[in-house]
Amino acid sequence: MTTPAPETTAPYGTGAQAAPQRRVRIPHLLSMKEKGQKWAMLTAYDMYAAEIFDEAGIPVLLVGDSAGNNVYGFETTVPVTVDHLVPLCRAVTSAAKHAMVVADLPFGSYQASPQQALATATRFMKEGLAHAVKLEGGAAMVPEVELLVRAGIPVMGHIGFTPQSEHVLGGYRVQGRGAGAEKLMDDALALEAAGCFAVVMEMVPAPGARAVTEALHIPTIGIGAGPDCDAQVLVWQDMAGLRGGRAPRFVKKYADLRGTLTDAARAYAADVAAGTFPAEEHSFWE
Ligand SMILES: Nc1nc(=O)c2c([nH]1)NC[C@@H]1CN(c3ccc(C(=O)N[C@@H](CCC(=O)O)C(=O)O)cc3)CN21
Ligand SMILES: CC(C)C(=O)C(=O)O
Ligand SMILES: [Mg+2]
Repeated sequence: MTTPAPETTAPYGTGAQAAPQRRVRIPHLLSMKEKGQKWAMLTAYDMYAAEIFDEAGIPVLLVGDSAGNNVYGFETTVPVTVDHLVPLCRAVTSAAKHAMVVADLPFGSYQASPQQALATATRFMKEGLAHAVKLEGGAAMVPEVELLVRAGIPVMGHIGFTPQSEHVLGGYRVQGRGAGAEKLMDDALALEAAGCFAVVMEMVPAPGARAVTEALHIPTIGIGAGPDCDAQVLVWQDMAGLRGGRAPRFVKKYADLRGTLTDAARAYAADVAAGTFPAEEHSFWE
C-alpha cells in the first residue's frame, strides 16, 4: 500500500496541469511551504541566465515583463508585448533542465476578458513552452485565473505593487499600508480560491505579507515584502549588479557584473589597441 501522491491532494485549483515538454512538480513547492523550506525565484530572459540559475538550483525562473526595462531598454513594463516575450520564454525553457518556467503576461494581453487571457497564455504555453503564467491583479482577475486553471494552465498571481498599473497606483509606491492591508489579504485569498498555485507580493509592509503568508496554503513569493514570505524573487540584473543606477530598497547585490564586464571590455579594447590581441595562439597559420 503506497501513500497517495501529493498531486491528488494539492489544494490549488482543479489540480490540472498543462502537458509540458518537460514535467515540473508544483506540489513540491507546496510541500516546501509545509516544511518551512524557503526558496528563491529569479528572472531569466536568455539561455545563459537560464542555464546558470538552473544549475545553481533555482527552482522557478520567471520570464518577467521586466524584460521591458532590462532587455529592451524601455522605462517601464507598459510597452512590452507578447511578441517581445515569447521568444525569450522559448530560450529560457530550452536552456533550463530542471526549473519551472513561468511567463509573465504583458500589460494589455489578458485584462480584456478571460478569453483574451486564455488566448495569450496559450501562446506562451505552445510557442514559449512555458510551464505556467503569471498575471498582475487581485480579486478583479478571478474570472481570468479560473478559466486558465480550468484550461490546464497553472497561474501565479501578483499583488501589492503591480508595475503594469503604476499610473493608477501613482508611481513606485509601497501598497497595502493601513486600510490597504485588508485589500491585500482579500486579493490573496481570492487568488488562492480561484486556483493560483503561488502569489507574488511586491512592495508591501512585512507584517501584512506575513499575515497573508500565514493565511494561504499556496506559497507567497516576496519582493520588497519582508522576510516571512515562503519564497523571494529578484530581477537577476539587480541581484548580480549588472544594472547601473540606484537600485530599489528591496535589492541586494550579490555580484558586480557591471564592474566585471566594464573591466573586461576595457582590457580587450586596450589589447587590440596595443596589438597584443590576437596573439599567436588565437591565429591560424595555415
Ligand atoms: N530591474 C528591475 N527590477 C525590478 O525589481 C523591477 C523591474 N526592473 N521592472 C519591473 C518592476 C518595476 N519594479 C520596481 C521598480 C522601481 C522601484 C523603486 O524605484 N522603488 C523605490 C521607491 C519605493 C517608494 O518610494 O516607496 C525603492 O527605493 O524601493 C520599485 C519596483 C519592480 N520590477
Ligand atoms: C519582479 C517580478 C515579480 C516581475 O513581475 C517581473 O520581473 O516582471
Ligand atoms: Mg512582471
